Amino acid sequence: MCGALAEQGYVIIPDFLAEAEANLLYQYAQELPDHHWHLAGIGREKQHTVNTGIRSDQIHWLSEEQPIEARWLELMEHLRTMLNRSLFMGLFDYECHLARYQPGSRYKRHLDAFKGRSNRVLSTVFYLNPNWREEDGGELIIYGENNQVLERVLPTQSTLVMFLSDTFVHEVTLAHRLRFSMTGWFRHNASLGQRIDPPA
Ligand SMILES: O=C(O)CCC(=O)C(=O)O
Ligand SMILES: [Fe+2]
Repeated sequence: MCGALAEQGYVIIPDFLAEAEANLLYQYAQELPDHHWHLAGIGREKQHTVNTGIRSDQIHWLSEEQPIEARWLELMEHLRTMLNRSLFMGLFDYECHLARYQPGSRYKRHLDAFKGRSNRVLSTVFYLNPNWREEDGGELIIYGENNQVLERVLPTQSTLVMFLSDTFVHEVTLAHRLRFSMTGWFRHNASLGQRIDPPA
């Protein structure tokens, strides 16, 4: 995993969690009541706007207070120290949200961080739906430097994708089936001028 990250800047790990663990998260996401979800926006603070033409998923930020959410955050904390030890990435903390794509939702091409304007370093995406098929859409496409398609990832349960946040343009194609993912970012401890960067 570390080798691929160091060499390519991204890695795709199938079966990151045991089935029972992944199912627990899937069930949790499915049963989370509507009032816990809100329309995702783009940009932060004053730049924060909801633009459903670009992204039409709904999100729920994870917190330490909820045991199932806390478990995931704890696991990512282990991953953070492991990455720091192996790759000297200097990752300081982690923020993560659940994302729910209703049929007909997508997230157009974007970067998760712009060089020098965000402290997001490494993006993580973990998928929850079992038995995802190609005809269900909702693929993650990762683009290379020359806009070539590097990877098309089916959002199949327990697949974890990690990529450098300011390097890889990516998109989520139109989902035809209710699609759940957990998207997070390992961050550097940098407050950028007046702009601090807490979870939205
Ligand atoms: O759900 C995915 O596959 C990726 C989501 C994404 O790119 C994001 O939330 O920034
Ligand atoms: Fe993204």
